[in-house]
Amino acid sequence: MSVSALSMYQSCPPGLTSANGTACNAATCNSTFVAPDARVPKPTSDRQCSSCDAGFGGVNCNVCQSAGSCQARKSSLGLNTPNALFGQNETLVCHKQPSAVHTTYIDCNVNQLTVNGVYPGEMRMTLSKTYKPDSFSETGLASWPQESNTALSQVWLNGVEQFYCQAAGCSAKNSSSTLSPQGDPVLGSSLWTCTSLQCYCIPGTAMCGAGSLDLSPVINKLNGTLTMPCDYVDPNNATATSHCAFRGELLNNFLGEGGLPLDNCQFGSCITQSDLDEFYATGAGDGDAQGSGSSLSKAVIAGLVILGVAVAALLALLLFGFWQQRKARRLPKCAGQGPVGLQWEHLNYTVPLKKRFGRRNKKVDNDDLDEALPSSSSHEGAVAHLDSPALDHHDLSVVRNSSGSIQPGCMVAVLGPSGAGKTSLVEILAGRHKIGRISGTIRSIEASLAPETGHPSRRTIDFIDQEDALPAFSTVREALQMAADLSLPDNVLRAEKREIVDTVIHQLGLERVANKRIGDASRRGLSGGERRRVSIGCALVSRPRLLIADEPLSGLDAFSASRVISAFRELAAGSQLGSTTVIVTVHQPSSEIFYTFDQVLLMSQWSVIYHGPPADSLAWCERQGEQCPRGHNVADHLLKIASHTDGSSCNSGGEKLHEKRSNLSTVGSPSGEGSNGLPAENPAIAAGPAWEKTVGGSSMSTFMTQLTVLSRRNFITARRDPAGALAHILGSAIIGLIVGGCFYQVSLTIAGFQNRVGSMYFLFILLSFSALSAATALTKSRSLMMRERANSLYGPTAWLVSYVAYDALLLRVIPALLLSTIMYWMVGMQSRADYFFEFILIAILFHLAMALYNMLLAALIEDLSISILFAGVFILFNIGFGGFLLNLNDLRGVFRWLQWVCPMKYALEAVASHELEGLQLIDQVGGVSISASVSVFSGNLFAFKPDAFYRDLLVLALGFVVGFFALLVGAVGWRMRERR
Ligand SMILES: Nc1ncnc2c1ncn2[C@@H]1O[C@H](COP(=O)(O)OP(=O)(O)OP(=O)(O)O)[C@@H](O)[C@H]1O
Repeated sequence: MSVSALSMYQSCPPGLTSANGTACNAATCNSTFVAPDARVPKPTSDRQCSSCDAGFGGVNCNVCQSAGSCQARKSSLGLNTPNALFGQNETLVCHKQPSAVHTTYIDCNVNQLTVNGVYPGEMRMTLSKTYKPDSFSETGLASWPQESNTALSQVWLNGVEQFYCQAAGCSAKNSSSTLSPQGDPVLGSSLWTCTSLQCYCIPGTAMCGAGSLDLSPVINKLNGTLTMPCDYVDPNNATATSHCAFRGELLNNFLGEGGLPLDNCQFGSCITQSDLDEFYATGAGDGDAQGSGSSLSKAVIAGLVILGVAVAALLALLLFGFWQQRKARRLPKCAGQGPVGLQWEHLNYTVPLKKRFGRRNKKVDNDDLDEALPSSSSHEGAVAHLDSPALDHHDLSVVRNSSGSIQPGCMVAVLGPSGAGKTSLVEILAGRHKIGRISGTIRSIEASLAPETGHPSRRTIDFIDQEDALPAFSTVREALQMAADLSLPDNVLRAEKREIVDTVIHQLGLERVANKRIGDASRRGLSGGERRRVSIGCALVSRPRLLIADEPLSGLDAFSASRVISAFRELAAGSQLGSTTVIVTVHQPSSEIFYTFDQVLLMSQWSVIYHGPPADSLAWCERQGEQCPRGHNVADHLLKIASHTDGSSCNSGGEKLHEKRSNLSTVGSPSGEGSNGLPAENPAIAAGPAWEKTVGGSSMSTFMTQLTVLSRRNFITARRDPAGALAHILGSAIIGLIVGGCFYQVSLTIAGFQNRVGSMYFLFILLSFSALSAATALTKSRSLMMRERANSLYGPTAWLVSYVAYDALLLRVIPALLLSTIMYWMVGMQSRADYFFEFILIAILFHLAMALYNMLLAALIEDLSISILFAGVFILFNIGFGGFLLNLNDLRGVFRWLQWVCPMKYALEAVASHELEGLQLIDQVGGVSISASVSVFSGNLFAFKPDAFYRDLLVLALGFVVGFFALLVGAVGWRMRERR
């Protein structure tokens, strides 16, 4: 007798015997009570047993048929006689469900279109599942050296065994999903899962060599995990049959995710009534109660872990923020900080007129200047030490060798004709980032030595720009309140801030428009003059130690202008927060306004030609031989002189004028100063190592305050201008319905497969295009952010976090959620809750990744048209390398690598791994019915890995979303700062 190839077939299991030199390969017509040696083989000429033992059925007669058949058989065999071995009360019953209390036998019809087509005839599979061995002494059932938790199976074609399999390490769990077609009573199923599957193809049989297709290479290689789901049968229906499946990894690759589908299954096992009662009472037996809780999929766990880490990080950030805010609110108020004056020496500013190839337009900061330009050295000497600050014919000198000083608490006007260099000078003094080259030194002059409290109580400098940049959707009061919240320290109470805002509104005469929206060029709100006053108000509420205002009076009527000047005067005079040094550039001040200033600084053609009190200016005019006619506005006369000295007059008498300038620039030091312009009376001089850094330093408010204020403003904007959010949300719902309609309920044909794949592809392309709005939205908010950041109202991180949170929630998460949900159900994707939620998660992550990429572009590139161009190229790259258009397996060299930086590849692979899983196509090709598993060819078609969902999710979340966000933080910090 030949020995079986599988260890569990050494001694024949019930229903099998050895005949004709084969090992356990012959079916018997005996019941499970007959020992292997006594079994009679079915004649090979018969397709099936002409008669099984009474009460038993199936290919090899080991499936009991009715409740009493086991006991009847036992009695007929005389096993019921009371003796030492058999208990009197042990009645055997037939358990007709797939769950194994001891060993259960199953007999099914194999129903697989392709297999049945290739091997015509009656194909059946017999299976036995053993939870624990039967005890012969209790039941009289034949025993064999079977092991607990094992499974055996045989496949029969026309009554001839073709191949058989064994598996060990089996466990069972109940499941609510069934294999039966819809409409059948749903009773759930028993899922039997085993490890170490082994199969053996019997040589010479139709399936293993003798037929048209030899399956031996496949069958002999079957290994790994075996899963056998079987539906429970309706206990009220004696003739009911059910469905099962035989699934293994290799088998599924060959036949599709459904494995070998089995129908018309009957189950039967003889067990004692007491075992059955115990089984139903305790759920013992094959462990139907075991593992009834479904485990979470890896992807859900991964998503939860990522979400958990993100939420924990966010919470930690928030907690730290709250703690910092609380600490800042409790700090004692520091009242001792007085105004800050300025002293500057040999200040030069040049801008390149032409970009020089291969030479960076390096900005020389004051660190360099201090090293290269000791304050005692002459201007010419200094130039020689600097990184080419010297003028060449490509440079335009905008500020020339300017020196001067402004005492703390003074109110100074910078006068001069248009183009004289006023803006450039005050911007440099205010520490704004300039694109040209600056040389010279700037020092701050402290009015008093403030007691060291460890924290600043007032911001050093505030700068009012020549052009207004205000939040269009905020009201005047909201804008001022926001400026107060951000520019005053957290330890100033909210009520105090409100009081300051009210005072400023009153000072600037803005009561009438206090609750009016500011508006912008496309949505008119305030008039130009009103907007100007709001800009001034935003600076006034912060009560800085030095206020520099560039053309604050332009566009104002005389009355409004004098109101603004009075407000500046009040600021300079001081409040309980201390007084302020005010520097203002003005074009044509009225006489009244002119004399309000403590000092006037007159500029002509990029140099300061007069610096002194307004009252001394008349005498100075006389000294220049340009006496001011009686009744004339002195300011106008000064401007006339300044205008004469530039342009043509300069050309005609350049030498003389230069001499004049040299003399004039030291004229008129304010009282208390020495002739060198330095303060005479021991004020502290803080030598600023880098002026820009000193004055453009950190914000006064804490990160949490900045975040709250900015988020509130975003929320107000979204409420008052809902068009953007509505367009995204409604748009995605409508597009979802249209696309869902086009791909409605895809079928399982080849065309349906094309549509299923197409719908996924379409979804991600739609999301890519929808993410373009991230670039335009960021570009729109760019100028206001850069202006406010330059004024140190907040840091780039607070702005970015509030901006991304607003954009992500309203414009990415909700639309992606809507679009993918509508499409998922309309297209008819897998109706599994875990797959649905994972699909949505991938859609949201992809949308976020694309949006962050577009924001990154907009942050790096100021020109929107260029950002959109690059965004479009990236979409094209995604479409190409996503995996549906180009076959990624066929790409060569470096192009093959590109797929790893393509977010759409990961998104498509992740959703396809679920949506194509177990998909069995049934169609007609040239009149021939075909049935094919998508998994057989999807790997070749798309180069997608079927089990890559977990990896794809992590790459999308951590690589692209977190990665792009990190790059965006860097890009905003580096690129979204003002440079003039
Ligand atoms: N970055 C720059 N590139 C080219 N030219 C510049 C640059 N900055 C300033 N200038 C030039 O320097 C000169 C002085 O400019 P600035 O804006 O300082 O003058 P202004 O006195 O403030 O004029 P206005 O009163 O008209 O505002 C102008 O001719 C201006 O065109």
